Parts: sequence; C-alpha cells; structure tokens
Amino acid sequence: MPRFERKQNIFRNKDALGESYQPETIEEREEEIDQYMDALQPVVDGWEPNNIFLYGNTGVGKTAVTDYLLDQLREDVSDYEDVNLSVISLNCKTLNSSYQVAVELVNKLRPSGGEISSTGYPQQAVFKKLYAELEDIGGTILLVLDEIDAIGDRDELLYELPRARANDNLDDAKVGLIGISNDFKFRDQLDPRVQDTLCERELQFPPYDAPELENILQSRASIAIVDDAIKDGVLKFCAALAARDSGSARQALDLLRLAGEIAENNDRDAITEDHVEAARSRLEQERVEEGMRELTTHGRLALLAVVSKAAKAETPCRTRDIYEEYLTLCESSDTDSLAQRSVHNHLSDLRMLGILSANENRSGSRGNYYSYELDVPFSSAVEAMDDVLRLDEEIETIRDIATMNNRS
Ligand SMILES: Nc1ncnc2c1ncn2[C@@H]1O[C@H](COP(=O)(O)OP(=O)(O)OP(=O)(O)O)[C@@H](O)[C@H]1O
Repeated sequence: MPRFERKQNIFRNKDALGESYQPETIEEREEEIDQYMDALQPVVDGWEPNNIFLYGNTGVGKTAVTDYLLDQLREDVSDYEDVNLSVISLNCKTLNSSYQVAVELVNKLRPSGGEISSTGYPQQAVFKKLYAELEDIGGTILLVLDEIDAIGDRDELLYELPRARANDNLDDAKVGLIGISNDFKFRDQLDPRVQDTLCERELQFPPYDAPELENILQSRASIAIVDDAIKDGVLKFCAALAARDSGSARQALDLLRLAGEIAENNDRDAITEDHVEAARSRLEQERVEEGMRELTTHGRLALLAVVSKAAKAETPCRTRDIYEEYLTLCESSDTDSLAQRSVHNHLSDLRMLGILSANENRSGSRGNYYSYELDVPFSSAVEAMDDVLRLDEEIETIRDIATMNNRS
C-alpha cells in the first residue's frame, strides 16, 4: 500500500497563497487606502458614515483592502468611548433582490431560532424587521455588501437604507453602506437617486501592472514558500502572465501556488518557469471547462454537434454541417431546435469562450465561410457534456466512434 508522507520542500505555509488568507500588509494600494480612510473618517469623528461604492475587476484587492481597513478602524475607534462600531458583511452573490438581501441581513442579526422565512412577507415588512434589528444594535453600523450587483434592478433597499434616518425608520443607529462590485455596468444602471446616495464616495481599483503584482507575490511568497525554493525570474514570470491577462492578484497567486504544487509533486526543490508554464496551461484548461459547464442547453447541443463531428474525424467543419448534426441531437433529446442563424451565434460564443476555434475560408463567388473545430482536448469537451439531458446514449456512441478513429 502506498503511504502518505509529509512534503514540505517547497511550501512553508501554503495557506498564505490561498483565498481565505488575510494578508497582514497590503502592497501597492497607498492611494486607494488614503481615499478609503478619508471616506471612513466620519466614523471615527462620531458622525454619520458615508456610503461608499468600490469597484474594479476581480482580484484587484477590493475585499482585501476592505477587510484590512475595517479591522484597523475597529481597533482605532476602540480608543473613543462615544463610538460604538459594528461591521456586518454579506456576500450578495446568490441574492438577487432587495427582499432577499434584507431577509438575509435580518437572519444574520437574529439569534439562531429567530430567523424569518425567505418568502411570504411584504417587502416593507422585511425592511421594518431589518430596521428593528439595526436599532437594537445601535451606534455606528457599517453594512458591507460584496458582489452588490447581484441585487440587479430590484434595488429599493439601496435607496431606502441611506434615507432611513431621515424617514424616521432609524433613530439610534447610524448606518453606512459599503457596496463592492466588479460589474462596471451596475453603477450606471442604478436609478439616479440610488446612485447619488450609494456612490456618495466612489473608489475605483484599477488592475495591477506586472511590477505591482511582482511585489504582491514577493511579500506573499516570503511567508508561503521555503527560502531558495523559487528560481530567479519565476515571480516576474507569474506577474507578467497575470498582468497580461487580467491584472488580478488572485490569478498571480493561483499561478504561483499551482506551480509550487507541480514542483512538489515532481519532487523538485525549487519552482521553475516550466512549472509556471504548466500551471498556466492547467488553469486555462480549468477556466474553459468552467465556461462549458455554464453553457445553455442549445450552447451545449451546438458544442456536442462539433464534438460529434470531431469524433468522426470530420473537423474542421462548416456551420451548415454542424447544424445538420445539431438537428439530429435535438431530435434525440426531444428539444425544439433553433434556426441555423441562432446556432451560428452559439458557435461564435463558443469561439469567444476559447472552446472552439474558427478558420475563415474563402470560397470565391459564394463569399467566405467559417469552419469550426474544438480548441480544447476532446476528452474535456466530452466530460463537460456528460450531464446534457437525455443524451447519455448519444454521448456513449460519440465516445465509441472517437475511439475507433483514435480521437479520444
Ligand atoms: N494589494 C494587495 N496586497 C496583498 N495582497 C493582495 C493585494 N490585492 C489583492 N491581494 C490578494 O489577492 C487575492 C484577491 O484579492 P481580493 O479578494 O481582495 O480581490 P477582489 O478585488 O475583492 O476580487 P473579487 O471582486 O473577485 O472579490 C486575495 O488573496 C488578496 O489577499
């Protein structure tokens, strides 16, 4: 029997590269921290807090900076007896209306057993319950709503909460909203009255450039990775790849962590650029697979049609041939088919997602046409298709045909 054995030749504290790690220092965000502190200053002074709206792409430090500053704020206001600060944080990702956010907040604030159900109340009744809970806490309350864009256009809470004192719904409690979002469109789509209050102070977090990412990686690597276990140029390479793609510190840290795991699994004593390259390609692959899982039924059927053609060694292949295959699959799965034009749009989307690649062919007088093929390994495409409704048999047949054609 193989045995487990502890490996620590690369990592000293791998958790320090993970998502839940809260860094003790924040690199490269001095300007944003200054503005953020300025926006939070009324809390220390004992006044009503500002509402603050933070936006920027994913992985650019919005949450890290918020957590860091709010910890600092809590510590610093403890010097002032007349400030009683509470911070309540909620991720709104799965909550797509004011009603749901308000219910979730009420339940967070109530002791266990006193929760309310998530349906069945008039919205104003839930808001009233929320005000009652906030009054109970009293003092200064900062409500941090991460991924606030999930609330969509049902944003009444964002209108009402900042006006709750003026409307006599709150008396003791002074509430400030901190909204965080990586959806740039969300701010502009807000009702102008909501925009005015929620975005009282706006902070934009730009993507990091390569030298900034390298510094962030450096400070994290010194905690996470054994001395001398990183070859020269590795951090620069991770930083350059992430800067070129997204400017996200999360992506840079993920690359370094996975490169470290690959080095460790290969029993190496140091991470090299080859390990980073291997990590990059694996992360890319995972990203594509995730994209495939999120496809709509017709997106999947269009993809499955290309997969089926690939199994028969008939790709690259034209839209009209893919469409024929798609119609057969729709029939087998009892799904109403879309017109060829719509399937063409799905194929373009799949191309944008990096799942298909397309070549433009010139066909003389009859104009140009595209031919498509898989841009991901056949096996990952089939695996992602596995849970397509009622098509188990067809997928099995596609696998068999692929094996016959040495395409698996
Ligand atoms: N300036 C920084 N210094 C140190 N670590 C950072 C910095 N910026 C980001 N990080 C780290 O990068 C990772 C992603 O950052 P964070 O979660 O704050 O991003 P975000 O902007 O909130 O992204 P999302 O919108 O996806 O939630 C975290 O592990 C965080 O600790």
